[in-house]
Amino acid sequence: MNNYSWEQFLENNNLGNGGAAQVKPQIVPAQPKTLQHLPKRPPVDLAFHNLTYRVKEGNRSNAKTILKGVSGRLRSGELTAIMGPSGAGKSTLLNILSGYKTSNIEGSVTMNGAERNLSTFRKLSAYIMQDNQLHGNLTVQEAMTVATNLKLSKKFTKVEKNSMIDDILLTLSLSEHRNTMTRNLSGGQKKRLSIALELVSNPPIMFFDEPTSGLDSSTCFQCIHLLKMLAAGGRTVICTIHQPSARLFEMFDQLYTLADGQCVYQGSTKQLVPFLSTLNLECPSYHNPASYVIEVSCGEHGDHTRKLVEAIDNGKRDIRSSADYAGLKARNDLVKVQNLKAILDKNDLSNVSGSKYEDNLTLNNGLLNGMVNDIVKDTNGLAPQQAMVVTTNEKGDAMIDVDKSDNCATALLSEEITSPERYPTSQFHQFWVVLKRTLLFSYRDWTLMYLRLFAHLLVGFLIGALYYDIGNDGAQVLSNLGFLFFTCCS
Ligand SMILES: Nc1ncnc2c1ncn2[C@@H]1O[C@H](COP(=O)(O)OP(=O)(O)OP(=O)(O)O)[C@@H](O)[C@H]1O
Repeated sequence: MNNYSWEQFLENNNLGNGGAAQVKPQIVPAQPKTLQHLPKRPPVDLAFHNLTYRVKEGNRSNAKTILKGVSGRLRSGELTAIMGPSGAGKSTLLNILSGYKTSNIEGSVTMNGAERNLSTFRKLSAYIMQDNQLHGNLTVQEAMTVATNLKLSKKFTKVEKNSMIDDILLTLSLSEHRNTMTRNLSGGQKKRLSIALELVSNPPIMFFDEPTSGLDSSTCFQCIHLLKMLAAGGRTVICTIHQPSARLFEMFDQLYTLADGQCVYQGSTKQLVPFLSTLNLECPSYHNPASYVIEVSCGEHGDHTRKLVEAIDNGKRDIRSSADYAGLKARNDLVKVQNLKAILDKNDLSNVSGSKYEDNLTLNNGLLNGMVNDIVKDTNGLAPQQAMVVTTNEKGDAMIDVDKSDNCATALLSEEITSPERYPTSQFHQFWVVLKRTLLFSYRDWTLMYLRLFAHLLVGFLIGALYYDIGNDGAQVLSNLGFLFFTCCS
């Protein structure tokens, strides 16, 4: 080993007195977490019009209406929360929108302005359930490999698939847990892995049924932050949620609130409080707006459901900015002044009470009609700024282009999405992937392995003992048959 003095070291590395000026510290910026390697997908706007869902209860003639003619619009690039009291119909709406429920439904669901094709829609969407459906005996890396092998077509090479896995795990902060068994992950990590498994096919529409249930407040925040990030990437992210904290609530872009199967608010989360205020529903300044709107929907502040449903036209209206309810506010102010004047003039008091709500509403609606976004009209065709043409490049990836012409509602989707094939891989390939996975489960689950081995040996021994030494006796044909039968069965 060389005798190497400290002075020599400084000199060699230009760190001595003379070299100090030459030292250039290099600051390497942290790489932003991105999902660059995923297959390209077109953004999808979803709209539903006059959705009614009925179920038959007990007696066949008795039908229960769960959703009562609701409309709404879910845009790409936005994180939308579906909220409402328990039993309001949130899960039902989510199941219908995600294509899980398809019968007993009236009304329509459109995708980028065109009638929804369920088979195409299923390829473009992902539904992440409340309870994480993970295989506990696989590591994170193995679960992701199985997902890429099942969900991606054969045109993706192994290297490309691995890049995708690395990309997703890095983005979802799961890289350091890639060798951990999924059963050992924490609640938040399991939720992130469920999302990671779905992200493999990069679905532009993602549904989440109560993604924050069972998570502590900090993990809830991380989870919603992740959903927000996915939405910021151009995806349409929709989730049902039970009374989020004020901090979580303001992370959502859009809110869709249901009460008794009807829409009581649709619009920006920021506009909720001022909108309610125009209807004389004042959210106390110290109160969480999310809790307040649930309380109002539950009827804790009086019965305002009808007023809200009519003001928002059961979801046909969308409160995006203060301009969308300016007319309502002006009208309410005017009515307040009129009421005050009527009292001062000591006019007939019945007029005052009569004009309180029902009369106002007709006038308000008249003003609102001209001022708020009419989503039903909008979704009949694509608005020019939202119109997209999706073409495929030579690799078959979808390329998105913005078309300013009016007539482009029939956007082209990538070959993979529009192909009549239900799955991107062949049935034989799927069988092979699932078989390998099952063998890995059996290998890892020793209790099951030992039990099976023991059971096979025991049954073999019993059958062997029962039919011992009968093979050469011609009079024992039936016993031979019985032996063959039991051997085949076991
Ligand atoms: N198949 C069905 N038969 C009878 N009633 C049903 C059926 N499906 C849903 N419901 C009823 O419809 C209503 C809405 O159910 P849904 O699960 O959509 O409510 P939710 O808003 O998601 O409630 P929670 O927040 O408690 O999960 C409930 O009253 C439920 O009992």
